[in-house]
Amino acid sequence: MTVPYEQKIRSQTPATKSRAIPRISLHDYEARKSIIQAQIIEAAENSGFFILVNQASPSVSEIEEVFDLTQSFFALPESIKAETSFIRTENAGWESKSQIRPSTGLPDQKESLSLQYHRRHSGLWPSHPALPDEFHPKISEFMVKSHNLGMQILSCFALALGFPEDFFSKAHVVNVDDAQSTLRLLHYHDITGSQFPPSYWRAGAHTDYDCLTMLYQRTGEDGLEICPGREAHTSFGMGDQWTPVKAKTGEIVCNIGDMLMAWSDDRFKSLFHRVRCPSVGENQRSRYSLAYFNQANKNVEIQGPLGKYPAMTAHKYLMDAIKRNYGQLEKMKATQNGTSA
Ligand SMILES: O=C(O)CCC(=O)C(=O)O
Ligand SMILES: [Fe+2]
Repeated sequence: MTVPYEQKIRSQTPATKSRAIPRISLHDYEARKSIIQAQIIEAAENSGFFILVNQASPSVSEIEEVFDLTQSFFALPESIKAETSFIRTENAGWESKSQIRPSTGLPDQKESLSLQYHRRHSGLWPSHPALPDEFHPKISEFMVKSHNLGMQILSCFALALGFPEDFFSKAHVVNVDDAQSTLRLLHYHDITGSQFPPSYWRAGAHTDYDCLTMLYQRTGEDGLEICPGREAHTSFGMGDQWTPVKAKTGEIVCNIGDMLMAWSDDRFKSLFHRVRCPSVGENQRSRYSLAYFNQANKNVEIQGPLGKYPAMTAHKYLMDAIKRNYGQLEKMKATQNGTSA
């Protein structure tokens, strides 16, 4: 059942439903390419979320290394982290408990650092001497490996849509000025002993604005939940039952973002997802995750093969998506105050 967004926000039902999330092994990719491609396309059409396992790159030890570096960044004093504070117009830098989701109207209980590959030598990346020497080279290398894998996945979608195989690679060039792909390092604070009211989330329900998100998690640090039931990339309809996704080190949880949903004329589904605050009695220690957002370059034109939506640049797409989402927040606040927006 699809429930209007405004009602959904109010009820914040804790109901969960176990659903099978497709698990796709990338083992022996070249020899098994056509099988893997078919599995990925089917997962994007029917599920929106899927889990990649057995990828050659990035390896489990490379992922673990990046988690260690992530922990060392977030362990720095706030005054040092604030030297590269978040700049909204650039989608770059560090923020703490400041991202307010339209679905909750409350700040996410997390801190994050957003980085773009082409800015690795700029002041938008932290460079304090207290950071490990490997921070820059290892994180940059990890971004390249995530990007390359992302392009492999996007090539399956290109073929399914009738575009050339390298169509999305040409749209996602990460070492030029108008690149938008972003790695977000995430730290959900240790909340041991605290019981948050049900309206508080580590990350409130949202969809991603990019083409393809690749999420790395660590075993034992659960909390991600997904919700099927969205028919159009512009809608706020979501189902009413959430499915937890178990975290496992080395696996990559992939989800379609709104940009690819639009680019595929709504064929590939971008779903709402959220991260819950664990209750007393559960693991309430810190949770870390790494989200790599494959997002087309600003000047790329987006239009699906069926032309369901007018063509627009990836930059305008993003600006419109932000306006739509935050307009939703204003509408919700006005409804709560008994006025109409
Ligand atoms: O940390 C997670 O599990 C999810 C993060 C997420 O959905 C996001 O940053 O968009
Ligand atoms: Fe997300």
